[in-house]
Amino acid sequence: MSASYPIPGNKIRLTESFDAGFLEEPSFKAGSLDADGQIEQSISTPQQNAYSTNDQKAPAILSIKNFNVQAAGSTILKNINLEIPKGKITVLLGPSGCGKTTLLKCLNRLSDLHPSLKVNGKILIDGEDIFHPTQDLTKIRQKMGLLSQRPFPLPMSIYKNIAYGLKIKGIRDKKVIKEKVEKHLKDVGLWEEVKDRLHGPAARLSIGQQQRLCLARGLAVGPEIILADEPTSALDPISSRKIEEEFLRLKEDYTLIVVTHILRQARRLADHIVFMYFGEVIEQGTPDEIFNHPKSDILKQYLQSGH
Ligand SMILES: Nc1ncnc2c1ncn2[C@@H]1O[C@H](COP(=O)(O)OP(=O)(O)OP(=O)(O)O)[C@@H](O)[C@H]1O
Repeated sequence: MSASYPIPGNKIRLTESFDAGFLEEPSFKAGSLDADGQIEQSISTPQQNAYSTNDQKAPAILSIKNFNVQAAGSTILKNINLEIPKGKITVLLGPSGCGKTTLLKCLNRLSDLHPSLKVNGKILIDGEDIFHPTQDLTKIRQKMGLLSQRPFPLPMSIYKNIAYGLKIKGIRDKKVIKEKVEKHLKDVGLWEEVKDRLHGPAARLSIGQQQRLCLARGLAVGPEIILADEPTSALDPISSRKIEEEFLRLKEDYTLIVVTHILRQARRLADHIVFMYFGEVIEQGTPDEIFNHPKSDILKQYLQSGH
C-alpha cells in the first residue's frame, strides 16, 4: 500500500476491553511510544470548529472542547473541538495512526485503561463533562457503547449474548427479556437468520453475523451513542454492506460515530465527516464538502491516494 502523504507513527496498538456489553476483548497491552516525535508535527491548516455548514441545525449530542491527549511527552490528540450531531452518522476519517481510535476510546473513557495517556479538555454529554471526577463511569459506558473491529461474542448462546446486555441494563423479567432479544436481533437484521437456533452457540455464527450479534448486544444495554471502530475491517464485502445498512437504519434512533479509513464507506455512511491528521482535526463537513470540495492540501492528497 503506497501513500503520497506521511503516515503518522503507529507502533502501539490498542486492544483493551470494555465491560458494558459491546465487546469482550483481551486485556490491553501497550508497547513503546514512537520516539521520533512525528506526531508532534504541527499542521498549518486551521481547524474548523463548527461541525458542518449544512448540518448546523442538527443539535449536538456530544461536545468536545479543547481536548488534548498526550503520552510520554508526545501529543496524540491536539486541541480537538467537535460537535457531534444527534441522530446522524459522524465518520472519523484519516490515515493510520492519526488518532481516530484514541479519540473514539476517550469518548467512553476507555482511555482510563491506559495510565500512560494524559487527557485534558472537556467532553460534554447532556452538558456534563464525562471526565469530571464525580461521573459514574458505568453510566457513561451505557450511554456510549463501542463496537470493535473484530466481533467478540460471549462464549454462550445467541440468546444469552443479548440477555447479557439486557441484564447490564437491569432487566430481569424473563418475558421482557424474550421480547427484547427478538427486538434487538430484528434491529440488526439478524432475527430471520438465527430465530431457529437461538440457543445454539454464538461462536458458530459467521464473522459477519457475530458482528451484528455484538451490535445487538450493545443495543440491549440501551446506549444513546454507538461508537464503531472500523467495524467492517474483519468482514467480507457482503457482511460489511449489511453492517452499513443496519447503521443507516439505526441512526433513526441512535447517534453513530464510525472510524474508518475506507473512503467509499465514508461516502456511503456519513452525514458528517471529520478528517484527522497527526492528531488534529484538519477539516470537517458533509460528504459533498469533504469529497468534492476539499480545502486543505493534505485532505486533497489523502483523497487522491485513494485510502
Ligand atoms: N496508550 C498509548 N500510549 C502511547 N501512545 C499511544 C497509545 N495509544 C495510541 N498511541 C499512539 O497514538 C497514535 C494514534 O493511534 P490511534 O490508534 O489512535 O490511531 P488511528 O488513527 O486509530 O490508527 P489506525 O487507523 O491504524 O487504527 C499512534 O502513534 C499510537 O502509537
